[in-house]
Amino acid sequence: MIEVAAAIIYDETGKILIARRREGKSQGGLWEFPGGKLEAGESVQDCLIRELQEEMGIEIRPYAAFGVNEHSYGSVHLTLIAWKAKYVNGTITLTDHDEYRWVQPGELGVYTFAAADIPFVERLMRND
Ligand SMILES: Nc1nc2c([nH]c(=O)n2[C@H]2C[C@H](O)[C@@H](COP(=O)(O)OP(=O)(O)OP(=O)(O)O)O2)c(=O)[nH]1
Repeated sequence: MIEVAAAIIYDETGKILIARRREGKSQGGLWEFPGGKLEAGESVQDCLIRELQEEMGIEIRPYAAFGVNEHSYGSVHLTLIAWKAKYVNGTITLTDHDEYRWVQPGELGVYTFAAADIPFVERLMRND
């Protein structure tokens, strides 16, 4: 079982940052909320701050838990833990992703997300 943290990052206009996983990675070609695997002893907030700095070169501030979703990709069991966060500063530089977009919550349905994210996408689109 792996624990993965995902950040739903808002800019000052209410748009959310989504990113597409590079081909060759697990779930390659699919969109996600950026984040990554929790390290031993690390809080979800600290993991997200670290991952966004490493993966995209930006500073974020996680501010509220959003939800937890369990999903299995074949034999890989994943617990995806989502937090809402605010974009603070930095220019996005991609390493693990090949594209990113800032989108209105209502536009999320246009993108094909990793299966584990779909309950989060549906909630965000309904604005729950
Ligand atoms: N960060 C993130 N990962 C997600 C999301 N949805 C989802 O299924 N995942 C999966 C994809 C990966 O299997 C795992 C996250 O691993 P990771 O982003 O740290 O990837 P990694 O480079 O360490 O691992 P890998 O691709 O080499 O297997 O969780 C999501 O919204 N955000």
